Amino acid sequence: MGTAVDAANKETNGSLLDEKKVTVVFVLGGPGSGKGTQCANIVQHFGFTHLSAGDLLRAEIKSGSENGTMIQNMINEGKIVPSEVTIKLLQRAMRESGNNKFLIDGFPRNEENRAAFEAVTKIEPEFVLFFDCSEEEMERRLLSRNQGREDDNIETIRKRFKVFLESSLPVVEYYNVKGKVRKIDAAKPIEEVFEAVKAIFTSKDEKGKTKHSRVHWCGIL
Ligand SMILES: Nc1ncnc2c1ncn2[C@@H]1O[C@H](COP(=O)(O)OP(=O)(O)OP(=O)(O)O)[C@@H](O)[C@H]1O
Ligand SMILES: Nc1ccn([C@H]2C[C@H](O)[C@@H](COP(=O)(O)O)O2)c(=O)n1
Repeated sequence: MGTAVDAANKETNGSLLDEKKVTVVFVLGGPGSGKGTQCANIVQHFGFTHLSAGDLLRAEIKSGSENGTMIQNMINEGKIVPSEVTIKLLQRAMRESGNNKFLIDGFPRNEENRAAFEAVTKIEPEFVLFFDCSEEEMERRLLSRNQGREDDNIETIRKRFKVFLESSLPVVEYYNVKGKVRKIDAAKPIEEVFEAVKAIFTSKDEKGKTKHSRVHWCGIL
């Protein structure tokens, strides 16, 4: 049986967007920390294309794809869909966007996502925007989100929190060791959070590269 990397390479015939310089920012944080809300603001101000892995998976279910039932079951259990599926959707969306600057929201969610994405696309993120928020606040937000998401019920929310702590935070830590994590206090009001986000997107070093520094954990850890 082939790996996620084999399958995605077969689909795209090699690495993604070969000739273009592609900038990727991963947007991570617990369920309900405000990733999608802030990505919409970043798109307006900084010209990125926002790709939410969760939205792409939900669209795949709606499209009647052969993977739809499997994806639906995994989402209802708060589990992470195999990388092969999610990376194909991300690659397709990246190609179709015509852009070369991407906010990839809710991905990589675990070590398998991370390693497979880097192996397939050869893309390293410019940095990782990490929204730090307490579980109590995230739970409050999810329970009042009101977007008709089947997984916004208390039972699934608790499963999503567990997967976030066990599988997604280690990915954040992986990038933290590389000095790539930019942590935001996401418990503040939306406008204040965006002020902090803007400061990160406009902060450059003397070579014009976005500045990175290691962060020290607090909040949920
Ligand atoms: N800073 C904030 N303060 C209060 N409410 C917020 C804040 N940011 C987002 N919200 C609200 O919280 C809910 C969850 O936000 P959002 O959908 O952006 O989170 P998310 O991290 O993308 O969640 P998920 O990972 O589940 O998709 C939404 O109803 C949103 O309006
Ligand atoms: N990389 C990903 C991202 C999302 N999913 C699944 C599992 C999540 O609970 C669900 C909803 O994601 P969200 O919209 O909250 O970011 O989608 C996944 O399997 N892999």
